[in-house]
Amino acid sequence: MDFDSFVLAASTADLADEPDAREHADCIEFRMDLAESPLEALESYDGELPVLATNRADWEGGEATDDGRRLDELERAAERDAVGAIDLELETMRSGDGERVADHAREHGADVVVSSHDFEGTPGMTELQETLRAACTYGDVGKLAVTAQARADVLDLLVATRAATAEGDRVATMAMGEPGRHSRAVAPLYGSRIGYAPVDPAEATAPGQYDLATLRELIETLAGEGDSVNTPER
Ligand SMILES: O=C1C[C@@](O)(C(=O)O)C[C@@H](O)[C@@H]1O
Repeated sequence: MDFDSFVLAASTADLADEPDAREHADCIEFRMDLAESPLEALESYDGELPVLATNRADWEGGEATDDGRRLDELERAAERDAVGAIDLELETMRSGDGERVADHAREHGADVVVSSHDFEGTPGMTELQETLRAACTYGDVGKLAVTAQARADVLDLLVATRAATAEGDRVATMAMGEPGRHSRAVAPLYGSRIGYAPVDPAEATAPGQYDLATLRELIETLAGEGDSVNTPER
């Protein structure tokens, strides 16, 4: 998947949503942990959008309870041509369990997004930067989702996003929760490479998400005509 410029991912547990996502999304984030038979669904997938496969562990906000099984499933998923990238948690990489999955994915031409989530709050600047840096050492993109308790929590996240991007790291950032909602539209202007939005707002995969069409429009409006959202130096 090409993460050199911004990628808008339509998050879903149902790949049958793809035709509805096509107009606004660049890829489908398939939340395998929320799906009934994820590997079968991938096998019969014939959509146009590439898939970013996520099989989120219950200890990181997802619903997959068996770590061995979910990583095996991710490995199988990465073998499919339609899968352009997989998501692995920073903790999974740090524990050593994720390495074989990441290697296998890359052998099959899939990129690796290494992600970290804070469901309680927004860490201070040093920790934000350290987490992003660590995620980028393992992943083609280092992703950090924090929770904003107040709107101003987003400020540090934006600074960290811009700093990482200026250093040449590819990062994706967002602040979950209502006070952090605007980060989803603004962070791409400071270098964030991936945005997540549900096709159907009733099926949000994280607190504070905009629906897909709204997020696309907000980002394009803010970036302005002829501008790329990934030119944070502007
Ligand atoms: O990690 C992320 C980011 C996310 O949590 C968000 O806040 O948009 C949504 C998840 O589906 C995705 O896997």
